[in-house]
Amino acid sequence: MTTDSVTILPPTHALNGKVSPPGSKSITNRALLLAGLAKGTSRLTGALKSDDTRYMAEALRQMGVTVEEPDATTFVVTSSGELKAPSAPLFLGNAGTATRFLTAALALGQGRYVVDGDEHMRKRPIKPLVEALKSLGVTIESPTGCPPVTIDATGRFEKNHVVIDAGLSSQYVSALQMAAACGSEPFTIELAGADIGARGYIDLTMSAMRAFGAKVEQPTSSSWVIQPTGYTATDFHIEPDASAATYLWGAEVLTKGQIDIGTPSDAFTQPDAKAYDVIAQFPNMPAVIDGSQMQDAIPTIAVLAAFNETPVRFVGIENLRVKECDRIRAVSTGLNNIREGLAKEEGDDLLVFSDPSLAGQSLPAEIDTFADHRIAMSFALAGLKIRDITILDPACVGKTYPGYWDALASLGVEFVRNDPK
Ligand SMILES: O=C(O)C1=C[C@@H](OP(=O)(O)O)[C@@H](O)[C@H](O)C1
Ligand SMILES: C=C(OP(=O)(O)O)C(=O)O
Repeated sequence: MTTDSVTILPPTHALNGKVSPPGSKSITNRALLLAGLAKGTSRLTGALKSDDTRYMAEALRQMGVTVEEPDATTFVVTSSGELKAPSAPLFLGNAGTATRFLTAALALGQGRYVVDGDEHMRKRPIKPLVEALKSLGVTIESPTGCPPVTIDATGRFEKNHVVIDAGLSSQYVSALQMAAACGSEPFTIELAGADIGARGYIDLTMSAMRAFGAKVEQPTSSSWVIQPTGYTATDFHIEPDASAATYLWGAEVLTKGQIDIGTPSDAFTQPDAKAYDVIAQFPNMPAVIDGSQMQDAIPTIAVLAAFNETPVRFVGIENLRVKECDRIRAVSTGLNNIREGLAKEEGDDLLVFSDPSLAGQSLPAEIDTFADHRIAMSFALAGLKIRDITILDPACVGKTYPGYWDALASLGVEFVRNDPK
């Protein structure tokens, strides 16, 4: 969709049908990196093809890895096992996974690597990871504490133990874990500071690493030991994206429909699948929802909360402020734009003052998506119940779910595409 904005026409029927969410972004970007670090050919099926995974694939190509795309959901990765220093900076858009994962992996490369992103990524913190790598003797700089990051790698870490504060992003731990298997001795990662939100992403990392032949253990709740096995090329199937599934679960409960997404909620291994249990309680979702272990699902649930029978307070969501945009601010701005007083920020909590009578009203609102796919996709749900909701920059869904608007259309949702002014 290349239009500037899209106005959703609330369907007059329940949304029924079959829609499969695309492959998991988190797992695809882990698998692409691990395949790039493994000598030989790996076939990744069920993969996501979107902005975030294209940036990762393109970066690997720039470093001498062959990445073929025989069909819409497959990557075939052939690598020497080394990521050669590229002749130009690696541009990773706003892909947090690609940016953080590559930063650590390239610290074990040879030569100069520059990891950079777009203006949004250049505001997302990477300093704790850069400091951790510095403590391992790596020559690495990120003058702003955000990308760009310049790494002058010598192929080794000088120490076999690192302490990392992952309060801002669990991706720092995942990045160090995946890199560490390419080191020359057993390596220990120890957590400092606040606990990590979304520990489930660390589990995803460990299971992807094991699939590519690595040995990683978690001796305590805050430490991991990785053996220097390197990676073995393998064929790997990627499950559908649980965060993408949350919009379909949301559309189902809001319209009292039945959407078959092809995967039972308990078959996902990604943390956001936990959102199903909360969404299934709609319109009686709990008064307090802890978002720490399902962060990317919070915009979805927060928009649903506007139609809940009773208000909802979201807690444990402070690092939503450092995602693609400040999501606490973006969600409260969007909801208040629909109806003043619908949401409120209290410190880092988000309060949504539910109002089931919103459904069926015409409340013209232009939703600023702040270039954030999840803001666009979750506010589209409000448009299923309220007339005249317009989503600005609808193409931003391409970060993780390029087929989103087509998926809604396939369920019978109609849109007015507003031409660029
Ligand atoms: O490891 C991952 O795949 C991810 C971890 C989470 O980020 P943080 O660790 O920065 O919270 C999540 O929000 C992101 O979409 C994907
Ligand atoms: C936070 C997200 O992405 P990332 O950190 O991978 O850019 C997301 O997809 O919601």
